[in-house]
Amino acid sequence: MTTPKDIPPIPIVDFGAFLHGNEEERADVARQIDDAFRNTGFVYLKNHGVEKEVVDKCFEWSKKFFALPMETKMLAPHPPGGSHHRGYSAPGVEKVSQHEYDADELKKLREIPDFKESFESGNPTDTSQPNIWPPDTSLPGLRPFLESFFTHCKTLTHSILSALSLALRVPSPGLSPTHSASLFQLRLLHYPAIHASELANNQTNDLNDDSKRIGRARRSRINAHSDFGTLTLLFQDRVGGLEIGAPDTPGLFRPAPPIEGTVLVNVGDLLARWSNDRWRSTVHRVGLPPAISRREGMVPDRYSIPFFATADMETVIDALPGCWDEAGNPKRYEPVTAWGYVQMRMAALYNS
Ligand SMILES: O=C(O)CCC(=O)C(=O)O
Ligand SMILES: [Fe+2]
Repeated sequence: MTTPKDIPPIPIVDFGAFLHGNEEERADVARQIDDAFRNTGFVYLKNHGVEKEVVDKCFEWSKKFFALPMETKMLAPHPPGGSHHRGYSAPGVEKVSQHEYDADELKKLREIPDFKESFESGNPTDTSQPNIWPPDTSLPGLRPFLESFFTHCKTLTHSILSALSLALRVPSPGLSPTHSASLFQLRLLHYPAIHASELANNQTNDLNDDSKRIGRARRSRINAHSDFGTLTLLFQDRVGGLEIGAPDTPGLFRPAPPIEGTVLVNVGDLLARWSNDRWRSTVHRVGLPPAISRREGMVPDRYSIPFFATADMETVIDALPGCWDEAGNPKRYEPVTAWGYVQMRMAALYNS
């Protein structure tokens, strides 16, 4: 029987060797990321160039923001529907879903709400989805900090895209020009403290049966889902509870614990498709941290900071070079624009 131990571990790659290394070192890092994306779809990057102090500061801002009274947070409300993905969402509003577009199925999924609140911001200069900020007086300094953190994440994303372009030998200028950042999204996430008995258990691997995992618990932190863009960067605090699915055994998960000084990077559905499934978009979820047993009482607050990247809306997603050939590995998907694809996924996220 497959057990969580059989799921390949997520490798830790020294990205400093790509950012500052010679040609050979850069090629080696690109190969390691390629391997990780082929095996698990996830990689930890250390020496990624976003200073620890900056990441710590972002967590501090996040804590300050979520500690504001609900009425203040609601001064920057996420608009209803999924087309303007900015601003504050109170606990219970968003429900992630895994390839689930059927209205009845979505309704069922929403009966066990994710217990989290979030604040989304995007490219400060983007006019298609303008940012929604609380008034400056509510939390002076939040906006300039998050705008600068967005830039750090954007820069790192472009460096990773360069590494991926190198791995696949995508002709110059590579993948970067398809990611002008208008659809990038910086998310602050807060999972409030909750009694362990109320939280869906991550520690049982109930094959194909989320209802057993959830048991009598009424809450999940974030249910199993895959990300729908190209790349996600994830900074997590020390609490833990994130798990990634086994590539070939649905329902089987292993922990993706926080590792000091690293950023966790994963492939989203659009990139998996673009790579003709060379790279995996792996399901992941957040529940009870491994160190906490159900009887133990309270599970502490958890904060995480994902940054979602996707390709510009007009980009045609057609199998990348190095990911297909006429002989044994034909293209598996019809070309689609990034915009068409994102719209389909966003519509499933919100009640509209
Ligand atoms: O909070 C986490 O660690 C994961 C968040 C996540 O997977 C998401 O927002 O898509
Ligand atoms: Fe995710």
